[in-house]
Amino acid sequence: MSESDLSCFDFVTPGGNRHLKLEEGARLIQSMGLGQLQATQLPLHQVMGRVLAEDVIAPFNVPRQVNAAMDGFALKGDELATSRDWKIVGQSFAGHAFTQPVEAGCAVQITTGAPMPSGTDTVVMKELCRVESDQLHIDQALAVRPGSNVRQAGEDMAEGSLILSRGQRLGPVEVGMLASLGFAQVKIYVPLKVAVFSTGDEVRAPGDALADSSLYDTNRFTLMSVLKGLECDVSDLGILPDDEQVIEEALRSAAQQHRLVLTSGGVSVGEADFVKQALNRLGQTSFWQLAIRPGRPIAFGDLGLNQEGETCLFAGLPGNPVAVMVTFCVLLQPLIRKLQGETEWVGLTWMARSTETMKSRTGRSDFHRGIFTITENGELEVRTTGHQGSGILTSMHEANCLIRIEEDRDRIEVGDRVRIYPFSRWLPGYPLV
Ligand SMILES: Nc1nc2c(c(=O)[nH]1)N[C@H]1C(S)=C(S)[C@@H](COP(=O)(O)OP(=O)(O)OC[C@H]3O[C@@H](n4cnc5c(N)ncnc54)[C@H](O)[C@@H]3O)O[C@H]1N2
Ligand code: MOO
Repeated sequence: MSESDLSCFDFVTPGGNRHLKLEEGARLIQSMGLGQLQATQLPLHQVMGRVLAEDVIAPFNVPRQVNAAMDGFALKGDELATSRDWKIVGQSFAGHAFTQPVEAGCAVQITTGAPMPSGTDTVVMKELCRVESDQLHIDQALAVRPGSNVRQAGEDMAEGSLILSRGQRLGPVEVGMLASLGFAQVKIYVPLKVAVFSTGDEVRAPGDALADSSLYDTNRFTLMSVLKGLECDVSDLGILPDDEQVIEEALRSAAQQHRLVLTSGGVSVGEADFVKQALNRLGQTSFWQLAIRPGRPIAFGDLGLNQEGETCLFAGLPGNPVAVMVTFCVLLQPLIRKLQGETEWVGLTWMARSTETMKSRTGRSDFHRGIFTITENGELEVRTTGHQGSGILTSMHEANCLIRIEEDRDRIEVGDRVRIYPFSRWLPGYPLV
């Protein structure tokens, strides 16, 4: 994309700086080459949250046999129209099938999940049955629909059908499906190697002493947590001082071993903001500065090839903790999922009615931290968490969504509809459903 393509830069600061639109930045990030993904076989108990590297075809029907959906008596449904009494000829329990054919006028006691004996097609619930020695009596026989309370073979997963596709992230349900099909192991993409640094002379590791005007490192911990939630192989590379040489050397070395390097801080226009200079020298800058808030100064590019011959991508996130979370959610999460081989993921968004006025600036996408609720009429409403400073991390804690104010709006009125990004799916640290 050329700098002269002005349509991509519809936000210009008073100083004349042009900023790339959010969607353009997101498109550039998502266009980064995928390369060859490595895969490995893993036992089932290790695949939760990981991305499947093969299609899964059902090797047999689940359930394997026609079986009872209720505890009761198996009989031939046609007979319910004319009879009230049956002779009990045996039992079919889960794990202990009744193997002989059932003659006319006969019934078999059956438990949920047990195979239907041949000659039967209906289960009458135990609650409707009266038993005297080997005689079954059903008063309300006409009320029982022939064929009811029976589960068909393959009604869940049919033999030969595609059950899960390559590129699918496995949640608890998918792991259970694989287990039902008897797979003790499956092919999974190897974890994405991601390095995380914090930068800044003022930043201290939790546990260390604080000096005057220093603060504890938040960003390395939020980033490592969301990356682990996405099942990345995370390297904690600590805190870098505001030293051009040190930053450049650390990035050069991290680029060798990783597919993605993330830093926070040092990407704005301050005297000690060296990260983007290092990026320019080591590789290429794709963009720096997006028309979003928070997260405006974000440097994205690559640091050249790693040891495996893959391009090591780089994102220099702003220092403010909320800007880190918002840029991660909106821009990096889709990239990371793609680099992990995930193909189907789309972030969930809803429209909600705002219950308060919100201010923004035309040409810029603002992300406020929001709390959505559902009214008695089932309508989605949203309000902000209050003060929206990008250093106020508790606003993320209080929120259950991000509220996006689109580029063409400078104000949201009470009653206006806004797009919200609910957190449960959006933030990878939350359950992956
Ligand atoms: N003249 C301008 N000043 C600023 C601009 C601008 O465009 N022109 N942009 C502002 C915006 S927006 C942001 S965001 C910040 C981002 O700046 P940097 O990425 O260079 O970040 P720092 O200056 O290093 O830090 C900003 C802020 O965040 C704190 N911080 C940094 N790292 C951590 C950490 N690991 N854990 C917790 N907190 C951290 C740092 O102490 C600062 O308070 O720049 C604005 N300024
Ligand atoms: O855009 Mo900054 O990223 O306000 O915090």
